[in-house]
Formats: sequence, structure tokens, C-alpha cells
Amino acid sequence: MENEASKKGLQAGSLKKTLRLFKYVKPYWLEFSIGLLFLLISSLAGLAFPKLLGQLVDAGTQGHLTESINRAGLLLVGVLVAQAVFSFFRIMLFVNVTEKTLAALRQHIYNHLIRLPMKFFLQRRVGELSSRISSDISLLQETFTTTIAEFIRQVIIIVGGVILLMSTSFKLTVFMLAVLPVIVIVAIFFGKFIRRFSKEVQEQVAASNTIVEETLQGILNVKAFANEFFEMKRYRQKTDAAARTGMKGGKYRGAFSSFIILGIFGALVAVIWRGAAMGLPTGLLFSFVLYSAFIGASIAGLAEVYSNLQKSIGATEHLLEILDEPAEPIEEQTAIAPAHFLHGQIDFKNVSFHYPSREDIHVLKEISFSVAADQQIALVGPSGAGKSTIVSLLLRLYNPTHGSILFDGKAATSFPLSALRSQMAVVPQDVFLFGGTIRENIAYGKPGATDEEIIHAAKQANAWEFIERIPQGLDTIVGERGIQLSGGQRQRIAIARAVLKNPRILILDEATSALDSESERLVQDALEKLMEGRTSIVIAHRLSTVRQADKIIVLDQGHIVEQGTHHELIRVNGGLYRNLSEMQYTS
Ligand SMILES: Nc1ncnc2c1ncn2[C@@H]1O[C@H](COP(=O)(O)OP(=O)(O)OP(=O)(O)O)[C@@H](O)[C@H]1O
Repeated sequence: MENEASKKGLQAGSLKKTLRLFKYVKPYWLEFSIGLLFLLISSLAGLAFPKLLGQLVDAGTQGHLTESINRAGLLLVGVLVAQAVFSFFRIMLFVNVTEKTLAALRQHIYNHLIRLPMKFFLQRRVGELSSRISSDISLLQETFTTTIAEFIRQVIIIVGGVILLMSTSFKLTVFMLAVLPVIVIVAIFFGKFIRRFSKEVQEQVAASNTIVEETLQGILNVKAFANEFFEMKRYRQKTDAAARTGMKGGKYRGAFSSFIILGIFGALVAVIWRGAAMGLPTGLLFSFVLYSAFIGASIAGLAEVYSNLQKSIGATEHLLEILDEPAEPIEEQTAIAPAHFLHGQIDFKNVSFHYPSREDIHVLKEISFSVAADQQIALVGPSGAGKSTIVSLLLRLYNPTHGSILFDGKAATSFPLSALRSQMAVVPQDVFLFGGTIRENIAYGKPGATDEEIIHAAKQANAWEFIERIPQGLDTIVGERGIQLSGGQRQRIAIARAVLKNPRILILDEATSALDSESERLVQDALEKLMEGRTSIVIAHRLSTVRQADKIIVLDQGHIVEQGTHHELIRVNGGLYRNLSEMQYTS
């Protein structure tokens, strides 16, 4: 039911929406218009073809002079050449306009997508999103280069053909038209029905692609859980289902095609029959039949074109939906205004929060705490207590549902988002390295950093000693196509990134995975150097690393249950911190 309703909407409002897309074509309207003109000329030339052919046949059968036969023949050749030349330039122009338009659209969508808030990504599967966007854009590519042209050409042939036929024999044309519209109406309904299947197949194929993408991205997990056969089965089920729907649709498509063939040939036979009975000259009859065939073929093609156009309207709607999502107010940071410099004081005042996707679960409840500039605080507590969520709020990936966050006594919302984030750095637990070089990965903390700065940062992060030992040094490719770094090494790259960013507020998500003691010492040492002279917030999983913290905030189920220094908290009888410490100590 809902589907039907949205389809109706597609007819009425969506065409208007789709016109928004022409904003991207606008800069190239001249090329596009010339292309359209060429399309018009080549279609009209194509329309002259059957008439000239009829004249040639007449000249031959009526025993005219060789001269007039040759004239008709040459004229035909001229028409063919004109058609070929104009088609060539038309296609070239259309492809040029399409490529430039789609590049602009791709950039626009990506620029928008990357600026969307976290909320948007929580509600979607990233693999599905990216494959959807790329398939929507290829649909538009097809539309702009081929479908629109086909549509216009077919309409010209149908309208022009009918007019020409009318001028030849009104009666015979009326007879032919009495047969053709029946085919058209049935074809359109049939075509609509078939489209349902291809849409279903498309969706099922997208779902199976999601499996491929996700499992390849998480191949380590698949293998570690020995779930290869489980995934094979899952993929087989999805692809088999797509194939079944496709085959069902194939049956109807075949029937559709038979119907068109029978309809058209049936109509042609009827027209020849009738024309012969009316005593039409051979040449005229010949061109009449050709026109009828052209018209028939165009009508058949029109159903396909119509379905393609409808698909691209759907694709456009998806893309526009993404473009209509409100983006985060972020701007390119050149220099931060002095008024927006952070000193590093942070206050959480009665902050409550639930994730947009899970409104029923209150993740943080009335949280209040203060951090003075250059202090080091630690967030501890059981898994799921809300530690990472506090960090997400600090980065303003989400806004609190109640309460407020202050930086240097001023509301977080009074700072431009980019200025705020550019003065914070995160060293995450799972370090994400891009598939480029070590140099590029470190420089991510400060795009455009010089080699000296990068090397200095790597030294500060205790990363230089291992980078130096790899033959290609900073040029070493990391990730899938290059060297695999150990957990400790990845962490040190992330620390070097943060050193380079030189943030006022540093956020550390301590690695839970145990590093070997040498690596651990190097990472810990680099972190201590990095924390000096800035406010730092450490999500601590091992309590042994937070003893020196100026303040430890103990969270449990979204509440702050204790706060103080290690010495204060360890003395609280029955306190959570003391319990957790004892548990870790004994284990
Ligand atoms: N994106 C999300 N959408 C919905 N709920 C979430 C999301 N991220 C976390 N949660 C929920 O919020 C609660 C707090 O999660 P959070 O990650 O902040 O805990 P944590 O203390 O950092 O845990 P851990 O030590 O295991 O990382 C959990 O109940 C979790 O299920």
C-alpha cells in the first residue's frame, strides 16, 4: 500500500523535483542545446529515409532514366552521411555534458555526505549507502547520454512519421493507427508490471552486495569465527533469491517481447494487405510499410525508455534526499579567531543524553563535572557505562538532550564546530590508517606538514625508531596493499598524528588489547609526553595507568558514581573504583 502511494507521488511531484538536477547541467546548456539541435537534425534525416527509399524503388520499378535513379540514390547517401555526422557530434556533446555534470554532482554529493552529522550514519549501513549512490549515479549517466536522446528521437519519429503518412494516404494511416494504439496501451501496462520485478531484483542484488562488502571488510572476523560457510550460505540465499525474481521477471519480459513482435508484425502485414488492396503504388507502399515499422519500433522502444526514465527519477529522488539532509555547520579552517582559542577548561552541567537511534535508552543521566585547563582526567567504569559517549559529546558529534557543555565557561554551541574540533585530538583505541604512506597517515593531523614536522612528531611519539628501520621509511605504504603494522606501532602513528595537530584538548581511548611490555612502555611514554601542557581526557581500561590523573571520574550506567584522585577513591569502602581496582589487581 505504502509502495503504491509513493509511486503515485513519483508521478506527480517527482518530475518537478528531478528538474532540480538541471542545476548541474546549466553551466553546459550551450553544448547541451547544440547536442539537442543535432539530435533533432539527425532524427529528421532519419525520418526522410523511408520516403527517399520509396522514391528510389518507384524510380526503379517505373523504368525511369538512370539519372533520376542515381539522383534518388545520391540523396539517400547524403541523408545517411548527414545522419552519421550529426549523430557523432550529438553523442560526443551529450557525453561531454554528462561527464562534466556527473562529476559536479558526484563532488556535490560527496561534499555534502562527508559533512552530514553522525546521526545520519547511525541510521544507515555505510556499504549500502555507497553502493546505492554509485548505482544511482550510473543510472543517471545512462539517462543523460542515451535515454533522453532516445526518448526525443522516438517521439519525433512517431509524430513526424504519422504526419508524413497522413499526407500519403489518410485512410491507410487511420487504419494503421487503429491497430497501433492497442499495442501501445497494452505495452505500457505490461512494461509497468515488468518494472516491478527489475526493481525487486535491483534491491536484492544490492542486499547481496552488502554482504560481499561487509564480509570482505571484516574478513578477519569471518575467518576468526570460522564463519566462511555461514557467509557463503547467506550470500547464496540472497543471490539465488535475486536470480529467482530475475527469472520470473524474465518470463514476463520474454512474453512482452513476443507480444511486441506479434503486434508489430501483425500490424505490418495488415497494413500491406490493406495498402495492396487499395492499389497503392509500390514505392509508396514500400515507404508506408517502412514508416509503420519505424513507428512500431519507436513505440516499443518508448516503453523501455519510459521505464528507464522512471528509474532515473527514482535515482534522482534518492540523491536529492541525501542532499536535503541538513549538514553540520563546518567550514574549512584557515585560522581560528582569537576569541575561539581554547584554554582547556571543560564543564559538563547536568548533561543527559540518548542516541538519536535509541530514544528509549538514556545513556547519560545528569552528568556534571569540571576539568581545569591542563588537568588530566580519567574516565573509568564498566563496559557500556557511557565513557565513549562523553567523548562523542565533547567532540560535538552529538548534542546533549538536556544540560550543557562549556568550554572555558562559554557554551560549546557558541564556538564554530570546526574551530572546536580543530583544537582537539583523539587517539582512538582502534587506530584507523588510510591505505597511503606512513607520511600521509601522520600528516593527517596537519595536512601540508613539512617532513621536518612529521619526523619531529614521529620522534615525540616514539614512532621514528621503527619507521627509520623500514627501508622505505616515511614512504612505506600501510594497510591492505602495504606493510601491516603492529597494534603498538599503529598507536604510535596515531600519537604522532595528535602531536602534529598540537591540540589544546587531548582525548585518549586507551587500548584494551594488551601490547607487549616494550611496546606498552613506548606507547605510555609517548602518551605522557603528549599529555604535558594540555587538558587531557583518558578513557582508561586499565586502572594502573590512571594513578597520576588529577581526577578520576567513575561512571556506572550513565551516572557519575564517584570522582576524586586515586588515593581518595581507593579509600572508599565498597566503592566501585575500589572494587574495580581489586578485581584488576587480582586477575
Ligand atoms: N551509536 C549508538 N547508538 C545507540 N546506542 C549506543 C551507541 N553507541 C553506544 N550506545 C549505547 O550507549 C551506552 C554507552 O556506550 P559507551 O560506548 O559510551 O560505553 P563505554 O563506557 O564507552 O563502554 P566501553 O568501555 O565498552 O567502550 C551503551 O549502552 C551502548 O549500548
